[in-house]
Amino acid sequence: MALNSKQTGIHKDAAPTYSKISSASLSSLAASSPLYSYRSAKSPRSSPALHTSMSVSSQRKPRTRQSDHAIVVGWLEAMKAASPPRAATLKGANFNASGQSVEEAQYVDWVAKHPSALATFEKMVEAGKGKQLVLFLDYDGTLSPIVEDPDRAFMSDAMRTTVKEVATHFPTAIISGRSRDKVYEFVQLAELFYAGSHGMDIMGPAEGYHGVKVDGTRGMDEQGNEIVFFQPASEFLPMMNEVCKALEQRSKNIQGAKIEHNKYCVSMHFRRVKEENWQALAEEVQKVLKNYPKLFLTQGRKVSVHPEQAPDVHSDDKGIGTSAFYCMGQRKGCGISHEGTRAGF
Ligand SMILES: O=P(O)(O)OC[C@H]1O[C@H](O[C@H]2O[C@H](CO)[C@@H](O)[C@H](O)[C@H]2O)[C@H](O)[C@@H](O)[C@@H]1O
Repeated sequence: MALNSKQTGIHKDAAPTYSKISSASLSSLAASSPLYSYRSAKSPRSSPALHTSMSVSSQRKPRTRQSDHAIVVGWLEAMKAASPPRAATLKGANFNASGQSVEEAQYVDWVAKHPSALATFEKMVEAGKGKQLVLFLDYDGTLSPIVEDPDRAFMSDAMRTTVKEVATHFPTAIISGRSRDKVYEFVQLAELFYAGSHGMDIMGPAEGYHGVKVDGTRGMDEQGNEIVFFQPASEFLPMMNEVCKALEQRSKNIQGAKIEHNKYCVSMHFRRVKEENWQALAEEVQKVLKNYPKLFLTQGRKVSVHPEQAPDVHSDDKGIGTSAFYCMGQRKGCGISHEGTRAGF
């Protein structure tokens, strides 16, 4: 379904098409090592998805009735599956006829379905001809390395310079599960579009950029730049504040548990929690979640869904990058998604 600007919060005036952009600028993006550098950190094989995130949800898909225990076990299994293979797992692995472990085969299959944008660069250039290209970037694990403390996931100056340069050629957006403010604090580039809280908090420069604008409320950011923002889930903020407090209370005795308030979603970080305590923590999260039927829980790389008032973001296993294309009304382009440098044609 193609979405209109009311649904997405973003619209296009007269954005440049590929023909107006030199292919040299695309090549320089490909050659730009900083954008490439954290690719492996987010692949399903090497990226531990050690957080769980709660977002506001639409009620369109009724939850299946499961016992709390079954729900918690399901989360834990999904988190473990998204974590790096451990020696113990590999030791007991089953191998197929080609001598590949099941996990290895799954990885190869995943890579085939999500080709590297750099390895298929010529195809990307070809596919982009005559089209407007919009660049969507994830933050964690793409622009910054994955680190233990989410508050210290800093972007290097080299990366900032590269993104700034790329943004002179294409409208560029950063989409993250984090709060928009936090991503902006890390990135500090006023010319970009930012979609925080998995797209529930979108902001862009008031005058637009490369003909792309955000439809929404005009305002000023903390640096005094004129901006337009679109916050379709703003009425849920009091609920998210309440949930954050409840989670803090429930997890305070579990060493290593960390809550991150991402404005319209909340992340519970498991990374520093001993694995033997994961179940206890997941049970505490489930106790809180039960009181909020409008909230939806995702693990690791899953894209969250939104309240009925919010944009109908396309959510599938291809991740945020794909959703971003839908957000732009299916004007397909070159995407560097949260899975790393992956092509979208
Ligand atoms: O959906 P995303 O934009 O990919 O955001 C997912 C989460 O990213 C951040 O957590 C991840 O990076 C942290 C810093 O490197 C790391 O400590 C954590 O284990 C990772 O899961 C962010 O802190 C979360 O709020 C996001 O939900």
